[in-house]
Amino acid sequence: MSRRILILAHTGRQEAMQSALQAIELLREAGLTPVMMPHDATVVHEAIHNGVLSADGLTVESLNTESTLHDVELGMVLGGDGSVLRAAEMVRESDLPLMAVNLGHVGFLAEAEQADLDRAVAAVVNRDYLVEERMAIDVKVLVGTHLVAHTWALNEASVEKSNRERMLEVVVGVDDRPISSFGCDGVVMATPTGSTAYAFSGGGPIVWPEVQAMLMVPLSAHALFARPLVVSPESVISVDVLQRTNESGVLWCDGRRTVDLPAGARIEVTRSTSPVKLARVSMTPFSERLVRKFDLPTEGWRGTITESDRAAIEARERTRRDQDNWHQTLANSQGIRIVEPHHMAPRPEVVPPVTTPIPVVTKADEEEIVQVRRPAADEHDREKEPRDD
Ligand SMILES: NC(=O)c1ccc[n+]([C@@H]2O[C@H](COP(=O)([O-])OP(=O)(O)OC[C@H]3O[C@@H](n4cnc5c(N)ncnc54)[C@H](O)[C@@H]3O)[C@@H](O)[C@H]2O)c1
Ligand SMILES: Nc1ncnc2c1ncn2[C@@H]1O[C@H](COP(=O)(O)OP(=O)(O)OP(=O)(O)O)[C@@H](O)[C@H]1O
Repeated sequence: MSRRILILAHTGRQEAMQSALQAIELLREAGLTPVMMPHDATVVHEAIHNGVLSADGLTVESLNTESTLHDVELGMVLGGDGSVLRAAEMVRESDLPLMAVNLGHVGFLAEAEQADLDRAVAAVVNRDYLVEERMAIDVKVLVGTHLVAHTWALNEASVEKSNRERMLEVVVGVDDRPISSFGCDGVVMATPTGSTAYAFSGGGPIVWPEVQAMLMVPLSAHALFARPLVVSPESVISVDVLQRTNESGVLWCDGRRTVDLPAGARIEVTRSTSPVKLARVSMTPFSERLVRKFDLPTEGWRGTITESDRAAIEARERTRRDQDNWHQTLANSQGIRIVEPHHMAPRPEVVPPVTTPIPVVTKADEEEIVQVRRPAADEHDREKEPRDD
């Protein structure tokens, strides 16, 4: 039986689809069978047909009609972190390992960059990869004693306020003991994988992937004690949405799976029994990935590193200096400050939410409103007159 590889490409990105075609070709040449989700295959077919992608055609097996997830050996993801989270959701019912090639912005979960696509495919063909297990969490929503939702997450479960103008009142707990209650924008319950994502933005610690732990990070808590917590993977962590302000909340898992939380809802998080499997080609330490992806300064390090490591660090520092200089030149020349280095490229399929403009009230409008509200002089006198009844 031929070895099957599932190709999961970001179909909103031309580059990702073109790389998917390249990977498919290389796999076929090596005698492997590429498989695609029917929807993804249709999009790629249409893009070829419309001349958006350059290829003679697309020869892949269709998942669920010609093969199932259980017939597939590995999933290759061509996209950014969002694509990995999407792929993990799609293959959740199986224990298929995923190997990601970064065609997104950050690509923290990716194993290879676009330039290494050939090498990544060769590693798949030669079975030259290791499978790393990433802890996932099991997420339950209870209203009273009724289980209203049951889901999971690779990065995090975030309990957030639904009304932007109100705080969410919560009490957080560990192992059926209350820890603290406060008003906040939300609470993030994350895995070590998610520690570099939303939890990181909330001031949580970075946890190395091989550590087994769960994090609880309050977001903008109006409280003197609102420190991030790191708890045992055997614990049950919980957030109760308090009824005292009658504010509802919303639960998001990996920014993909969501459920509304009425006041009084309880969210319980435990370690999942099914981890997510990520296939790794290079054994680059997590420290190095962290430094590279977050572009951390490491000048002055005197530890034991090889000459090639040192050359790579120096090259990275040179690039950073060039970029800094370039940003400075741009900033000086145009009087602007660059604030979003990772998201300068426009994102496909992102439609800004519809907003209603806030009416601007001018001084003249205000005076007019006061005039309308002020009772006319005779009305005022009439109000003062004693009433017959
Ligand atoms: N304020 C925040 O930081 C914030 C807010 C909402 C969601 N998120 C994150 O976005 C994730 C969904 O990702 P998406 O790509 O679909 O949405 P997206 O396109 O809005 O991207 C969110 C950002 O988070 C990064 N990211 C995702 N997982 C990561 C990880 N494990 N380590 C480091 N960075 C990571 C992505 O690279 C991207 O830059 C959620 O799981 C959540 O962690 C972050
Ligand atoms: N094939 C697809 N079809 C539709 N949407 C997709 C597809 N693949 C990914 N997405 C969605 O597109 C969004 C952006 O995904 P992508 O993987 O490019 O992440 P990114 O945010 O651009 O990169 P990074 O996460 O590395 O910064 C995510 O919400 C993801 O779920």
